[in-house]
Amino acid sequence: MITRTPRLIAAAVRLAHRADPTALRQVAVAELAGGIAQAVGLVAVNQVLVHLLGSGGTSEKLAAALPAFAAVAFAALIVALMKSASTAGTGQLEPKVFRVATEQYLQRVARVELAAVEDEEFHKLLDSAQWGAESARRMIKFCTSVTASAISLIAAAGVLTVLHPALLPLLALMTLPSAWSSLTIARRRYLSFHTWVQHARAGRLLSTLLIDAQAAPEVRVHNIGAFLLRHFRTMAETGEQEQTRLARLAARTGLIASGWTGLASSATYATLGLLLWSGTMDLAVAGTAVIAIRTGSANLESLVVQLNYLYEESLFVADLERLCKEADARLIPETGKPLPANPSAIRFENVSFTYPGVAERPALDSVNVTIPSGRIIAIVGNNGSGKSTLAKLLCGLYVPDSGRITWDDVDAAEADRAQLFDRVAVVAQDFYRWPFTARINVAIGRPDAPHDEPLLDAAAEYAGADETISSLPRGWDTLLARGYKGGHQISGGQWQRIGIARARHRNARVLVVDEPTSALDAEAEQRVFDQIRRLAAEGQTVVLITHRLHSVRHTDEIYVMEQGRIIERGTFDELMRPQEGAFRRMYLTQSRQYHFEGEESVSLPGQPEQAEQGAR
Ligand SMILES: Nc1ncnc2c1ncn2[C@@H]1O[C@H](COP(=O)(O)OP(=O)(O)OP(=O)(O)O)[C@@H](O)[C@H]1O
Repeated sequence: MITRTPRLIAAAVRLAHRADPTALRQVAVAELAGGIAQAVGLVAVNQVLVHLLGSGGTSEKLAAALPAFAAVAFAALIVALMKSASTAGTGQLEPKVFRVATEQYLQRVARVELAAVEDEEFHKLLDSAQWGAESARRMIKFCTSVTASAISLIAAAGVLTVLHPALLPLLALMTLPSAWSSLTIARRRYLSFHTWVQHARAGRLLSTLLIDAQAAPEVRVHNIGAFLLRHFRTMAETGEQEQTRLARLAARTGLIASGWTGLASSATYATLGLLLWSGTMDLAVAGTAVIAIRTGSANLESLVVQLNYLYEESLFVADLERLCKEADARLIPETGKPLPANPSAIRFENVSFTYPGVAERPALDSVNVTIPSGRIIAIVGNNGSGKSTLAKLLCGLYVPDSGRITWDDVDAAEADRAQLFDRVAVVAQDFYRWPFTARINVAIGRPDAPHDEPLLDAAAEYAGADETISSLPRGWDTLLARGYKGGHQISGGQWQRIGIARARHRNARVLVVDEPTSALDAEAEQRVFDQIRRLAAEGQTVVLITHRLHSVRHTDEIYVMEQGRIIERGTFDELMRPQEGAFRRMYLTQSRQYHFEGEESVSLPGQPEQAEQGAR
């Protein structure tokens, strides 16, 4: 701890300097001046005692001690004023340091690769590092206290050394046991926190599920409340056991330390008595020595306690620093080759990809796909076959493990990622429902562009969200977050229209739509597919991922995926022609569900009317 402390204080000072240099200077000056005043006060106390315990009449002795008395009072006044100036400065610094430390990691975490966010180890670090910002805030107070105690201690130790050199080591001896005990307890607490951090997170998750508005209907209808509570209690009880274990250990360590402190104090006072008895020290000096020992040991005790707190907090700040370092290593690169503005095609060439930490088969396995500009490409396949993964790689959210994705001749892995993100718009299956107004929910597709009303209206109309917007109590300015004042809840399908409007508003070269109509009514669904077709006619490239196979009839090419591989590709007619194709099998299975009694059975290309009937 002793070797780390200067580094810790330096880190806290650097943070504080970034947050508010003026307040930092105020605290530093106040602490230094307060410490000096305290030393002067102690020397003045010695003078008072020398005069009072010297020879002569009481009134003479009092008169002689008067200037020293005045010095004690003046020093006390300065100490009080400086303490108050330091408290004001620290209070000003603390919230600013918290903000700077929080921004420091939030800024980075928002820019790391998606793979890092999903990485279990990175998340664990994120969990514990989040405490770091609060710890950095608290460190300011402890740093101030440590500095104050250290200066006071130096003053007391200086006075003691002048009085008698043997007293200083005895003072240190008195405080060492409590230093050892505090450090041991802090270290144990920190290690326990790290071992239990995931457990505590899971416990918090259970308790938030019980009050979560989205989970509320199921919690009631399926009577999940009791189940969640039971697990919450079990987890909390395990946590309590750990706390009890720590408390027992702390009590034992504290008791051992108190024993040693008692022995050291006895030795100190015995030495003082011996010095007095042998006549080596006179009474006035012994009186000052007692005061200096008491002040010094109080300062040393406080120094140790504050250092210990500082150390404990610094472990969390160190986690925060580790997180920032780790995030820096996993940041999305900010430079790269420029991407062609209008590529003639985007190609997946033998692309393989496995999610980090997943040992089983790859999510994409030697995938070859060509997406010509201005065409609609459909990706179909069973659940878990890799469609969404392919879309995420196309958007630049992951980088292939092998193979490459090219925009004409530029490898996307080497391209300027900001440009790549700029070129794509996504309606993901699990697109985010921002707890903001309807306006922001659409405009956030281009967060830096001005919120131009006609453009927003056009995007809403495109997605069929215009009716939803006009039916909202405050139109575009309705807050789409239930549970807040003025908040409003819209249906899943209405959200989906908002999501499509957002992607439309983004107006990117490539539009990736992942199951865009799953929550839409039949008419809205038809309208979305018509709009998508119109977009392609206007030159926009569309990648359509869907399970609604009738909607891919008019796409330019269909890729069929199975277990991360492309198993078929071709136009609708080409894929329906062979008797044993996977697409044909899926299509017929789906179309049979729409077959009603008395209707002719579904037929194949070459008999278009009946096939249409079946698909409908
Ligand atoms: N973030 C992730 N981390 C780890 N594995 C994932 C992740 N996302 C998907 N997978 C796995 O990758 C495989 C492909 O998933 P993907 O979401 O691409 O399938 P999909 O074809 O889009 O499925 P669906 O039709 O159900 O949407 C699955 O085995 C899935 O479990």
